[in-house]
Amino acid sequence: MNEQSKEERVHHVFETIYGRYDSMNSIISFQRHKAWRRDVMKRMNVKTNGRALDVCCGTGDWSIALAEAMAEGEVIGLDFSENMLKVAKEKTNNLKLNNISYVHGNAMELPFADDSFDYVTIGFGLRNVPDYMKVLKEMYRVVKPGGIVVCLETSQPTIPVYRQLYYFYFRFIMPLFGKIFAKSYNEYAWLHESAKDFPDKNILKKMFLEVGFSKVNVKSYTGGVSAMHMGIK
Ligand SMILES: C[S@@+](CC[C@H](N)C(=O)[O-])C[C@H]1O[C@@H](n2cnc3c(N)ncnc32)[C@H](O)[C@@H]1O
Repeated sequence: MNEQSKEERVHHVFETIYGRYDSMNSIISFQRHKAWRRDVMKRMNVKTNGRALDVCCGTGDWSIALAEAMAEGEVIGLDFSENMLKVAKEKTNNLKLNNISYVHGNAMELPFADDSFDYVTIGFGLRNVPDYMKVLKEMYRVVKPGGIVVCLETSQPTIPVYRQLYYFYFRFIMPLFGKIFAKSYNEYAWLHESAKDFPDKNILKKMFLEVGFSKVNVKSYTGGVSAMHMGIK
């Protein structure tokens, strides 16, 4: 798939599934995604007056967690799906959080100056972009020297039988859940396609180092179903 068709397909997927995205996330990850994010937040140990950018923010869960932890700071969530952003804005308004704003934009060309943020995060977004390195370089560009970039993403389990079960689940069961609960078989089949081709944690770590991050820290969750990479500029 070339860059343009991947981008168009991904855009169509999220413009379609936005209404059931949050509930489906809990169903397909058996609620684990909340614990993964909580652990990452603990490791980030953000300062309350920091400035953060959440790339591919989707329906805003990570942006909201950052804004709650940085009460005197500022958070910007960026996404290219208007519908996902609409859900994020509704949730933010309901929580009466006034330190978040949302930007409609592309992760491949972040509309921010160099060295602008203390923290730049991307949650389950990197595998969806056409060029992983380009987005990591953009994240590196906009984070301040000494700032932190964090990626939480699906990964490749290493234990053989568990790995086969995981692939079976992703390939056959998850799209079925998508069909039953969200009336979207093809859109949930995309999750399998994007996850199976995504680099494993060691390759992603090398990519972080190649971009220029130092002290790259990797943490696997739930037997390697997902992984966090954290690097410092
Ligand atoms: C799986 S969702 C993750 C949402 C959120 N970060 C979370 O953890 O729940 C992926 C998001 O990435 C967005 N996305 C994919 N490619 C993008 C791109 N090139 N630029 C901006 N957003 C993009 C999609 O619109 C979608 O909202």
